[in-house]
Amino acid sequence: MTSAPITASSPAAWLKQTAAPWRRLTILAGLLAVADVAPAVGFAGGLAMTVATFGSSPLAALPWLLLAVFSLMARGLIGQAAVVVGARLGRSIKTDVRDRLLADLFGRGGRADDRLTAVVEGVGALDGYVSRFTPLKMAAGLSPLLIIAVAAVASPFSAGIFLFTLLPFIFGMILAGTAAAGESRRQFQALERLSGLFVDRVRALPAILAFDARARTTADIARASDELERRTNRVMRIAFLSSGVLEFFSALAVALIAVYCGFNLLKLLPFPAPETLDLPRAFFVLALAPEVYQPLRRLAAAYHDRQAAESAVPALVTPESPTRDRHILPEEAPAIRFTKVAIAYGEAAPVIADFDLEVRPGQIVALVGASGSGKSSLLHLFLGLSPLTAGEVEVGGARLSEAGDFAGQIAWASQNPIVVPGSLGDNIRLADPSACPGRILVAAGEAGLFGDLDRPIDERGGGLSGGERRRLGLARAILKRAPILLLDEPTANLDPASEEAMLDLIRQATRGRTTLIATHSAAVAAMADRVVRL
Ligand SMILES: Nc1ncnc2c1ncn2[C@@H]1O[C@H](COP(=O)(O)OP(=O)(O)OP(=O)(O)O)[C@@H](O)[C@H]1O
Repeated sequence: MTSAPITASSPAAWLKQTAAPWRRLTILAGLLAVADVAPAVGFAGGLAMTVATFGSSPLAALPWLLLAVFSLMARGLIGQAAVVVGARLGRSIKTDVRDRLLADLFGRGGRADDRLTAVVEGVGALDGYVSRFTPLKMAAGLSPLLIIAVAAVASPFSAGIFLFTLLPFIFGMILAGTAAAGESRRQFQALERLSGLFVDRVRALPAILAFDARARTTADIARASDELERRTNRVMRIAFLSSGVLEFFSALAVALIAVYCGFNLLKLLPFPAPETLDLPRAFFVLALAPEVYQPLRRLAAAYHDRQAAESAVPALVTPESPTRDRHILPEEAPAIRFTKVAIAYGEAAPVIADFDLEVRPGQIVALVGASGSGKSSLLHLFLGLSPLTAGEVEVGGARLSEAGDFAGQIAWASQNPIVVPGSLGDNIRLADPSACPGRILVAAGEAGLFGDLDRPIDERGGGLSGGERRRLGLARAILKRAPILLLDEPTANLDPASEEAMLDLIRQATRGRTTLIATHSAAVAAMADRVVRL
C-alpha cells in the first residue's frame, strides 16, 4: 500500500497522516490493548471470590480459581496478539515511508549523506510509535475509566479515590513528556550529525590521508559522538526520573486504596464510613487498583517512542516533488530554449543571470568562457544538480520547472566521471544497465577505449589514466540512447594528438542528438555549429 506524498504542518499531523492508510490495523491494535481490561477484571474477580469462598468450601472456590487462571492465560494471548498486530503495523508503515524516501532520494539524484540517518534511524523510530505508543494511547484513554467503572460497582468510594489519584498521575505524565520532547529532538539531531559526519569523512578518506588529517578527523568524530552520548544521557535521565515519579504516584494510590479497604473492613475508618465493604468486594477493588494505573504506566514507558518518532519527522518529510513525466520528451533530438535563466547557489550572487539561448534540434553548441563563468552549472541544470533560480529551460516544449530534471533523456559525460569498484565494462554499463556485452564493447570502441573490458578498477579510478577516464564518460554517453548529449570539458588535459582523435569520436557521438559542450578548447569550439560565450 502506498500513501500520497506527505506534507503536514506538525510532526504529530504528519505521523497521523502517514498511519492513515492503516487505520483499521491501528484500531485493532488499540482494541487489543483495551481488551486487556476484561481478563484483568476476570482475574481480580476470580481471585477475590477464591479468597472469600476457600475458607468455607474449597470446592466452591475451584471455579473462581479457574476463572483467575484462564483470565491470566487470556491476558497472555491478548498481549501476544497485540504484539503481532503492532509488529505488522510497524513493518507496513516503515516499508512505505522508506520506499518513499528512497524514491525521493534517487529521483532527485542528490547526495545521500544527509538522508542516510532519515532512511535508517528515522524510519526505525516510527516502529515504536505505531506499534506501541498509538495502541497504548488508546488504552490509556479508555482502560482506566473502564476499570474504575467496574470498581464502582463493588465500591463507589474506592472508584472516587481512583479518579482523584489519576489527576496527579496525568499531570506528572504531561510534565515529563514536555521535558523530554526538546531533549529527544536534540538527541536525534546529534545522531544525524554524527552519522552525516562519519559518511562524509569516509568518503573523503583519500584526502584525509593525503593531508595527514587523521588526528583532526578522529577528534571531530569523537566530539560528535561525545555530544550524542551527552544528549542520550539527558534523555535517559528524564525518562528514569519521570518513570520514578509515576511509579511513586501509582504505589501511593494503591496504598491509599489498601488502607481504605482494610480500615473499612475492620470498621476503623476515622470518618463515617460511606459504604460497608465485605471481604470479596474489598479484595476485588484492591486487586483492580494496580490495573487502573497500569495502562498509564505503560504509556509513560512508551512515551519515548513518541518523542523519538516526532523528532525524526522533519528528516522524513519528503518535499512534494513536482510531477515528473519521464516520457514527455521526443525520441528525436529536441530543441532547447533557455529564457532569462538564472542560477544562484544559496545566498551567493547568481553565477548565471538573464541567460537566453535557442538551440535547434540536432545542433551542437559550445559554451565557452573563463573558469567559473557557469558553463558546467548550465549543463547541471538538466540533471537537477544546479538550481534553476529564475527563468525557464524548455526541452522539446517540456519545462524544466515542472519536470524537475531531464536526467532520463540526457547522455552525460562530466568533467570527472564517477567510477565505481568493478570492471571497466561494469563502469560503462552504469549508463544503461540493460545493455548487452556487445553494445558495451561497441560503445567502448567508439569512445576509443580498447583492451580488456574485464580489467578491474577501484573506486578512485585506479587502473585508468586521466584520458581513459574521459573516454569512460564518453563511452557511457554513447551507450545511453538519449536525444540530448551534454559534454563537460571532454578534451581537458589531452595532448593535441589525443584531442584530435577525441574530436572525431565526439563528432560521431553527437550524431542525431542536440548537444551542449562546455569547453575551454578552441578545437572543440571550432567543431560546434555555434559558439556561445559566457
Ligand atoms: N554546487 C555548488 N555550490 C556552490 N557553488 C557552486 C557549485 N557549483 C558551482 N559553483 C560555483 O559556481 C561558479 C561557476 O561554476 P561552474 O563550474 O559552473 O563554472 P565553469 O565555467 O564550468 O568553470 P570551469 O571552466 O572551471 O569548469 C563557480 O564560482 C563555482 O564555485
